[in-house]
Amino acid sequence: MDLEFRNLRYTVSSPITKGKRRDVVKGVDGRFSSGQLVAIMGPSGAGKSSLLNAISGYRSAGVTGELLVNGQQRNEHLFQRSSCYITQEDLLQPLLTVREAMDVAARLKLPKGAKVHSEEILQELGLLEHQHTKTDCLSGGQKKRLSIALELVNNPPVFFLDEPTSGLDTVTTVQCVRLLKQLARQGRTVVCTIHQPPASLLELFDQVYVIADGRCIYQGDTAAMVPYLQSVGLPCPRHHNPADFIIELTENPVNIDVLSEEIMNGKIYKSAKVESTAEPVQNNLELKICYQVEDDAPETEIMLSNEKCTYKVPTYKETDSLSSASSQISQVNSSMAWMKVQTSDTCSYATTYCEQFSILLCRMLKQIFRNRQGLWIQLIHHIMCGVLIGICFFNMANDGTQMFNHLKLCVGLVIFFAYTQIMVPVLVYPQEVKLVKKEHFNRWYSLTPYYAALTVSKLPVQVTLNCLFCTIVYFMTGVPFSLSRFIAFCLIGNVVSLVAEGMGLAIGSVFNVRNGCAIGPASIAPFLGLAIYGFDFAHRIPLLMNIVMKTSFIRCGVVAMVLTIFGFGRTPLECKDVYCHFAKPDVLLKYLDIERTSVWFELAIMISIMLVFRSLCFIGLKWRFAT
Ligand SMILES: Nc1ncnc2c1ncn2[C@@H]1O[C@H](COP(=O)(O)OP(=O)(O)OP(=O)(O)O)[C@@H](O)[C@H]1O
Repeated sequence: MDLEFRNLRYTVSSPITKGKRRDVVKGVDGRFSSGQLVAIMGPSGAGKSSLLNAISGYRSAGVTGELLVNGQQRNEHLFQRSSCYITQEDLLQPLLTVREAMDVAARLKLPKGAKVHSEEILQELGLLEHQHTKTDCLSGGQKKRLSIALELVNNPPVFFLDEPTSGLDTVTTVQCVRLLKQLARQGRTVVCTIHQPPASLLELFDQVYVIADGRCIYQGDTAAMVPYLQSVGLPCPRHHNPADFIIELTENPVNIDVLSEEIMNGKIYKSAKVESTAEPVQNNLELKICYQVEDDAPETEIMLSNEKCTYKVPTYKETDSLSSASSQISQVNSSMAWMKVQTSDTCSYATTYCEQFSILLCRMLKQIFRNRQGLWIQLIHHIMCGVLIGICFFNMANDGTQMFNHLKLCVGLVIFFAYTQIMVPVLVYPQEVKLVKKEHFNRWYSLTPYYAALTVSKLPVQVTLNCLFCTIVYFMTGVPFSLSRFIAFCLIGNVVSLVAEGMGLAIGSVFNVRNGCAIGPASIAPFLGLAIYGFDFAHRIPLLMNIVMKTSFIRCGVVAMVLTIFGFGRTPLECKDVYCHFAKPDVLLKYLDIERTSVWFELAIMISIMLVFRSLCFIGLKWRFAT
């Protein structure tokens, strides 16, 4: 697939600049051909990742310009099925082995009955011997290769990689780039951003696209870069790495202007053979380069058609670049013949929504149950808190003199469920969103089955732990046993925890909260405030305020708790004093002004609030993925 972009612009506006818009990529042109390994280079902050995101479609908000595939306007959905994007961060599903991750990818990305080549891919990428290793135990290079392997499962013809070599040592970097070259040689278009590669690495790329200050300052064959710089009067010194040199040139804004004008912001392609231009350009050097490769000569002399250069650049034989430096990555002529590049002519997913749901649910459950440490911590947390609350209010539930302690217990229980469940998604979910965005963008699955699986997968552990906590508290505090009361007690605990979790997910899906510790309690605080104010029933409150207070799920939870403990035909409490005003449960309910509501009504309000939060989370994810 040949990719082309014209007048591509990426504009951002940030709240810091008070909504002022800024062009990060400034109307650049360019084209990347199939079978080529392309490097997008440039100084830090030049706009490399922004350009890659815009070309790949990974970012669409603020992007304008024409994007073409094989000379035709591209259909974004179809293009996404034919391309894949590998992020700079190694986003892999934790707690799965390499083989399991491959199997999940194959089940999601290939239609039923299609031949799966997981083993061959792992073999080719040198991961077969690590197939039973968990993904979080892999080295940086292995993680990068696994990220590529997962996308190779359905063999897309276009690969986008954001800084695939970042964090890798020299040897692993070379291995990684050789692998990419191997993929390109099979007919794929492989485009990656790279940060100032050494000369030996630069030579492995077929094409280079250099960007500085959002503008294209060079586009063309790698071998044509040095002559191009020479042609504009900026000769690369002898023995100087051309990649370093061109980036050093960008320190001077005048050089950026000169180079960008010369290359017409990407309209011109500098070829090592014959130069071609999208639009005819006058006064442009016609570059023709011929190599004189000598076995023993470390350098190549470059000849221009209209002048002879005197400087030399190091030579790397084409065959060398694909050969054996790595024992882990096999030869280009090896068994990868089966890996025919596939194009997709359908926008739909490879599997049905039902299949996606069941595959994702299995994956999530497996990850939850493998997280032994997390499960133990949660179990101990629930038992410890249950026992501590039980000790504080031990056998108090039937004491008619302890009205305020009864209310404290109810508020305490609801706060426990709320805080326990809101913190985890606020802190952890933003990281998962990045991974899901990558998988969703690469058309592994749709958002709906993912979200359904996410909701269902958490239930077994959450419900079990909540019920365990409720049982401990219920029996230690001495609430008189009745099956319906006990069921309602557990139900309220679970619903409050689901509302809080929904709230945490909604926050985590929209914001990449760095200081999540603060935002969790902060988000609960208004609800708590409303709950406390809502209990000042001594005087009647206006209708509007009453409605606002009803939106406090903590208040609903506390009311439902009180109604459960003191309702369900509760007999009068014991009175050890001369007179106990609140010994009769009805008096307490009347005093709190909650005798006209019911547990089921409060539960219904909480379920509605939960649905609102969960819908917000879904909309938040959709919005994040669409931009
Ligand atoms: N969403 C955004 N909001 C505000 N500024 C942005 C946004 N995205 C990118 N930028 C800015 O655009 C510029 C280019 O960013 P980009 O990440 O593309 O650079 P880069 O060339 O990939 O840098 P590096 O090599 O350091 O990763 C930077 O100045 C960055 O701050």
